[in-house]
Amino acid sequence: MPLLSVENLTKVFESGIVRRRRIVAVDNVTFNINEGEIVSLVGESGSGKTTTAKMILRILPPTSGKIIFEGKDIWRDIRKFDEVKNYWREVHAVFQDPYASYNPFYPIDRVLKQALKLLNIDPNTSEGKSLINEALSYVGLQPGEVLGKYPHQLSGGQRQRIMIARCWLLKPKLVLADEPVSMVDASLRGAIIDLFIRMRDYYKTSVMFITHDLGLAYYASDRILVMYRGKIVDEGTPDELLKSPKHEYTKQLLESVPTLYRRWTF
Ligand SMILES: Nc1ncnc2c1ncn2[C@@H]1O[C@H](COP(=O)(O)OP(=O)(O)OP(=O)(O)O)[C@@H](O)[C@H]1O
Repeated sequence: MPLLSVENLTKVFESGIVRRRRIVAVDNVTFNINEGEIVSLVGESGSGKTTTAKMILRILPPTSGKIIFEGKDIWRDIRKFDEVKNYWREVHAVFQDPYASYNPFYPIDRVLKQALKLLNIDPNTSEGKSLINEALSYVGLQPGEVLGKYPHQLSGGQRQRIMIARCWLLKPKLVLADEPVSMVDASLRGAIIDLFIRMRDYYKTSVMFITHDLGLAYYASDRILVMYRGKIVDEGTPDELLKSPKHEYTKQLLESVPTLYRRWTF
């Protein structure tokens, strides 16, 4: 059984009172993610990637279709606050702009302490403190260099690493990473993507990268889904897509292939 099954998922946005406007943001999308698999959802801006991710995260209800996680229909079977909270421990998001994920009025320690509280571990005990230190060392940060600092006192790369440290503490079964390195310096991108790959290797975490960057998808994924105007138009391993793209849009994306290796080899 796959970890996540998305079945005929559709999201229609309607706006306007006199003249109704319908936008079919996600159009009958079906795919699976297996345990320990890294899947990238690749597409241009407006193709429906983030809308798909929000429905999987259970923050935006679908118009129709189903999302099954570990056998449960997340919009039908997960309803109580505690069940939703549990779901967010299992399915965790890392967003594009880590700055937006922090409260600017609190030191960054807070996001790590909150993760421990979700696990019912007191962050002020020696167990809590050593877990925070372990998480920071996992992402290559020295506790002394970041703890007690406010978000604006850290670099974009450090903020993103702390979000991954939070993920490491929670050890979710699925991480949804929406443009996780688009705000990070090119020299750090590979290192940050490798942290997700290591989580997959050590803990069998499944990862879904949501990106417009085929280079990232090619470098990091077991499987790539190509999304175009709300539909999945192509699917395969990176090499399958490279060798035999089916859809015209995938072919266009692949025209950037000469740069793939250069950008993601380091
Ligand atoms: N809340 C909303 N109300 C109305 N339309 C929306 C809403 N959210 C998204 N859309 C529309 O749905 C379509 C898909 O948007 P979505 O954000 O999912 O695309 P995306 O592929 O993630 O793009 P990007 O890479 O720019 O984030 C777009 O046409 C967008 O304008």
